[in-house]
Amino acid sequence: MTAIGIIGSAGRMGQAIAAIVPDLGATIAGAVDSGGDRVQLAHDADVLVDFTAPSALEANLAAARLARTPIVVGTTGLSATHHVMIDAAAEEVAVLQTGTTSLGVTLLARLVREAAERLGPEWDIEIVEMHHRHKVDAPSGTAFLLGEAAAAGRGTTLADTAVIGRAGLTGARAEETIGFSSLRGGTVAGDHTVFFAGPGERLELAHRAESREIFARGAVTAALWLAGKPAGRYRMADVLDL
Ligand SMILES: NC(=O)C1=CN([C@@H]2O[C@H](COP(=O)(O)OP(=O)(O)OC[C@H]3O[C@@H](n4cnc5c(N)ncnc54)[C@H](OP(=O)(O)O)[C@@H]3O)[C@@H](O)[C@H]2O)C=CC1
Ligand SMILES: O=C(O)C1=N[C@H](C(=O)O)C[C@H](O)C1
Repeated sequence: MTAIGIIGSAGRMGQAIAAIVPDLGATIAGAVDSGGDRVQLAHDADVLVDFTAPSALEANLAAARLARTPIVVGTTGLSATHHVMIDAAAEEVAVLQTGTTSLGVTLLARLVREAAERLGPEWDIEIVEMHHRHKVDAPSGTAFLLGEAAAAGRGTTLADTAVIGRAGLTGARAEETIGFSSLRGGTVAGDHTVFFAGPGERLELAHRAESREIFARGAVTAALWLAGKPAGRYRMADVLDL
């Protein structure tokens, strides 16, 4: 049986993952939060899952590298520097980084890429997301993932096109930009809509997570898939063969 080490165990996702592990035929090797011994955990586990905070990433990757234990990084709010750290770790150990572990969102990203590819630049792309009042990062990791899919469909990158929030005298919308808006409130598990606003018509591709359980189930599915994989950087689309 695959033994999963949970980093961020007392958090909302850590608790949801711990609850679902037995249902998916795995066991829990151990669990840590801030101050816990993640190197020992990495030695004890077949695979690690990290749902913590960006500031924890460096130490989490270091533990995975030391023990040569694959790691699923679900933490969001990552910067370009964090992605460089992930690339470096992936040269020595299997790392799956994803802004979402949802099957539905992973498929949505494909649809968004195709829509962006087929619709011309006169179709403006705007991404709106809503999450619970406790979420600390914005836009969500999923919004960025969907934005990257849209940008790839257009043959560009988010670095060149993203506009995050608007206020005041913004001027008219710049062509080929991809806009992001974030709403926070209540207990919303995760809603995302990608708008394609064209001349005289509008296409909306949306996903609604009804509970955190879907992310936990996806995280454990990803961990079971990643355990035993060779060094490299993987995505949720690899797990789901999408
Ligand atoms: N990819 C996906 O599908 C999903 C990703 N997420 C992301 O997962 C992350 C966690 O979300 P959520 O569970 O709601 O957040 P919570 O704030 O509920 O939990 C975060 C947990 O991480 C722990 N933690 C913080 N810093 C460290 C550290 N340096 N080392 C070890 N543990 C640490 C906290 O423990 P302590 O209190 O001791 O600091 C806490 O237990 C967020 O980035 C969120 O966006 C969430 C849902 C789905
Ligand atoms: O913090 C959350 O809760 C979630 N975070 C992820 C994100 O930033 O996209 C995934 C999911 O939407 C829930």
